[in-house]
Amino acid sequence: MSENSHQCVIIGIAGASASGKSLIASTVYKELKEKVGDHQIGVITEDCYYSDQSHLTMDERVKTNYDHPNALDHNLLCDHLQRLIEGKAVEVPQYSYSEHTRLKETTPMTPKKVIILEGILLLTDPRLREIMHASVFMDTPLDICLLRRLQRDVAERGRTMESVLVQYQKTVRPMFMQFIEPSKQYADIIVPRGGKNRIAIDVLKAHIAKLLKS
Ligand SMILES: Nc1ncnc2c1ncn2[C@@H]1O[C@H](COP(=O)(O)OP(=O)(O)O)[C@@H](O)[C@H]1O
Ligand SMILES: Nc1ccn([C@@H]2O[C@H](COP(=O)(O)O)[C@@H](O)[C@H]2O)c(=O)n1
Repeated sequence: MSENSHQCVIIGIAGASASGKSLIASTVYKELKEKVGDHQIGVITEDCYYSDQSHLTMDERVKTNYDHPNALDHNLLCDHLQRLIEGKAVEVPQYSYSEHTRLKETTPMTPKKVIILEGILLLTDPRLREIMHASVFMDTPLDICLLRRLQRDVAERGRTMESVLVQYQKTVRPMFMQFIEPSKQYADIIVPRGGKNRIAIDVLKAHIAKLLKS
């Protein structure tokens, strides 16, 4: 890195639930790690910053609208990103989808040259948009997202098929229309088809490499 190069490049990846954000983030992470060094790149998932709900009963937690910006603690996320930019380590919260709240454990994160941020509502927050050096919107068709979410949430997040479908109609789709889809206008790169789009992965890797040098 030259003296003027960015000390910490932050790339945001937004889009609908199950649009492929995690997949593309982990692919770029794995492939860039070899170039910038194992300890110089990290991924932060917005989901880790869902608000703590340990003070609520399980019945109350189930009723939360997890697709509304108010469900997330973006203050803490912004604070953590600012600390990482300043070269300080942070403790990233761990989140349980089955308990609908934070775990007691946290994951330590040291400052990085590259941070890939991924989450549904990232581009709705002007503070996060300001902090990002580039942003991506995963533009996967909603019917494909629903199919993938159904499979993933039943297999990995302790959901029943019925609960996924009820939640989808009640909050996931309406909040996508109200908040997530309109935030697409703020993205620098729109990625069609999902997390395996090879050209999009290569474009992102090349752009990050350029930012690190500029
Ligand atoms: N292009 C793709 N082709 C096939 N499966 C995909 C593709 N993109 C994502 N998936 C799968 O769809 C599911 C949801 O993707 P994920 O990356 O977890 O979405 P998100 O992080 O946006 O919620 C995962 O099981 C993932 O492996
Ligand atoms: N307790 C929770 C918290 C979040 N969700 C859903 O997760 C989705 C966001 O995560 P992705 O990995 O799918 O982007 C979001 O659509 C929430 O509905 C949940 O079901 N329960």
